[in-house]
Amino acid sequence: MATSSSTTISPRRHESVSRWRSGQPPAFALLVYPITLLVGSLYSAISPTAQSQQQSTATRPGPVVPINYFARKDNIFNIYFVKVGWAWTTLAFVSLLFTQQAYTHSPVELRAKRSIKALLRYAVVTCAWILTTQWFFGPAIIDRMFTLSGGRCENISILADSPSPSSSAAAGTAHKVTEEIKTIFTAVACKAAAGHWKGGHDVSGHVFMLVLASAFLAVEALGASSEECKPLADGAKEKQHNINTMDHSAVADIDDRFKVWSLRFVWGVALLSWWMLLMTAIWFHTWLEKLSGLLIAISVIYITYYLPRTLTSWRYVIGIPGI
Ligand SMILES: CCCCCCCC/C=C\CCCCCCCC(=O)SCCNC(=O)CCNC(=O)[C@H](O)C(C)(C)COP(=O)(O)O
Ligand SMILES: Nc1ncnc2c1ncn2[C@@H]1O[C@H](COP(=O)(O)O)[C@@H](OP(=O)(O)O)[C@H]1O
Repeated sequence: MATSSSTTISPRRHESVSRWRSGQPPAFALLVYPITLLVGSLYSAISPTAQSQQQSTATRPGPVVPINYFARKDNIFNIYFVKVGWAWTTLAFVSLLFTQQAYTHSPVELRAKRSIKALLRYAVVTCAWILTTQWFFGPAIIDRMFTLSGGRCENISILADSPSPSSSAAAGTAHKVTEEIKTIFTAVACKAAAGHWKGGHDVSGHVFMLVLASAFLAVEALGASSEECKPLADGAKEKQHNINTMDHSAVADIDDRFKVWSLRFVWGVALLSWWMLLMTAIWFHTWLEKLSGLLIAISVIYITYYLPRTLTSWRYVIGIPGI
């Protein structure tokens, strides 16, 4: 027997639905990331293909030919998408700014306010990306975490190739230089010197960047295309129909096409990021290294998009997408 309680929506569910409508995904939506990492790690633990890949990496010396295309570091998506991932993220974000109603068809003051706040959010996530993976007043945060946890650059070819010192003073200097190089090296510099980045906690830069980029684009796209921005859009369309001139409807048509294609592009970048995250979860790193990459990215997303919902002073500065 159907009861009225089965058809009424609870206040919590109602709040959650209206949050989605206004372009603000609830915090539980972020669960998609730990679930993805969990599924990937489980698959790598139980799949015979992933198992044999790990065994050959551990037992055979030298480079191993990967069994799966996505287990190759030189796979086309890794080289042209992830390795230049922030450029794709920036391009996708800029396309939102130039095409979505929230930024193009609202009253001038509102448009300026929304655009500046969106740029500020971009600045926050970009700074987080730079500090974590590229430069933190020297080596990036993930490189510093690696060396602080006991990691170092081993088997550096430039040191092995250097002539053996003849005097004890030269030996002392060479030893000092070796130690300095071992401690100040970044992962990139270590690999460039054909060394092995070994021994420490190697936070996954891929997990960090892919989670940060996809969550950033998803929340920005939901906000920019939310219901709250739509009444203006519908109003603008109606006005254009009323004017009924060929020129105006042609312009509106082009606008609409850019709007749709920009959203497709943004969701495409976000989805490909999610797919590469799954591939990283299956083929690379230990689960703890993936977890630490995830935690840093989720903290940045929380500070940029969830904290402003409760902290008014922060919301005043950074805003909320689509509002
Ligand atoms: C009113 C406010 C105005 C704000 C204006 C914004 C201010 C932002 C602050 C500074 C600006 C910096 C410039 C931003 C550059 C944007 C363009 C680019 O992104 S070009 C760089 C392309 N490179 C990448 O995308 C590299 C991505 N790859 C990585 O980060 C790493 O390879 C990895 C972390 C994915 C993996 O590491 P690996 O060691 O395994 O390779
Ligand atoms: N999804 C993926 N596809 C291909 N290679 C990946 C990958 N995820 C991680 N890697 C590779 O695994 C290594 C560690 O990545 P990270 O620490 O950024 O997570 C990097 O190797 P290289 O630095 O030799 O290219 C990176 O390219």
